[in-house]
Amino acid sequence: MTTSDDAFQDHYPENVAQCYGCGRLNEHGHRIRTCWDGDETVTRFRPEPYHTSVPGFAYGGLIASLIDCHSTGSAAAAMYRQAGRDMDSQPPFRFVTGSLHVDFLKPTPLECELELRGQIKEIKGRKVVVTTSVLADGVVTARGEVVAVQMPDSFGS
Ligand SMILES: CCCCCCCC(=O)SCCNC(=O)CCNC(=O)[C@H](O)C(C)(C)COP(=O)(O)OP(=O)(O)OC[C@H]1O[C@@H](n2cnc3c(N)ncnc32)[C@H](O)[C@@H]1OP(=O)(O)O
Repeated sequence: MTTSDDAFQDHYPENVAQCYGCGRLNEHGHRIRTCWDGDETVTRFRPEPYHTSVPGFAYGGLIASLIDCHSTGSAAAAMYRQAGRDMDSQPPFRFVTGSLHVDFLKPTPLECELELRGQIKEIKGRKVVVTTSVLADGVVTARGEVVAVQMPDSFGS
């Protein structure tokens, strides 16, 4: 049963909950948590001092990985929503990244909570396209677009 305090990632099956960006079981990872806010999806994340690029600013790879996992989580949630299903119902929708595009618009400050806001641009078959903005103190510093694809049973083989 999904409650309003749940994050999408709380419902990932254990066998896919180790992801560096979003796996709740990865103690070394970002462990992001994403929720609906109306038709948008929201993740809040506070960078650590070791996420530095230029002193005072966040590393671009961090920003990209936040956009990546925020967007794949949003894709899964959108698919459940479209199907009218609870996120812990079976069989699970699991999405991996087919494509990740990021535009870095401004330096992203390190010492502030970041807000990622996602919009579902397209759902087509096994594919969901998500656009995600990164905001620092309300200013958009990066924008990304992710093509998320439902993980095939043959993944990795
Ligand atoms: C599950 C919880 C973990 C969370 C994951 C977090 C994010 C990650 O880091 S995932 C790891 C990084 N990603 C990967 O390793 C993925 C590696 N790639 C693959 O496995 C495959 O190429 C995969 C699954 C993306 C697509 O392959 P396949 O399932 O054969 O897709 P396919 O049937 O060809 O295409 C489906 C749709 O997706 C589109 N698509 C597939 N790949 C891409 C791509 N690279 N760029 C744009 N569109 C793509 C296709 O055009 C097609 O769209 P349409 O229906 O409009 O024609």
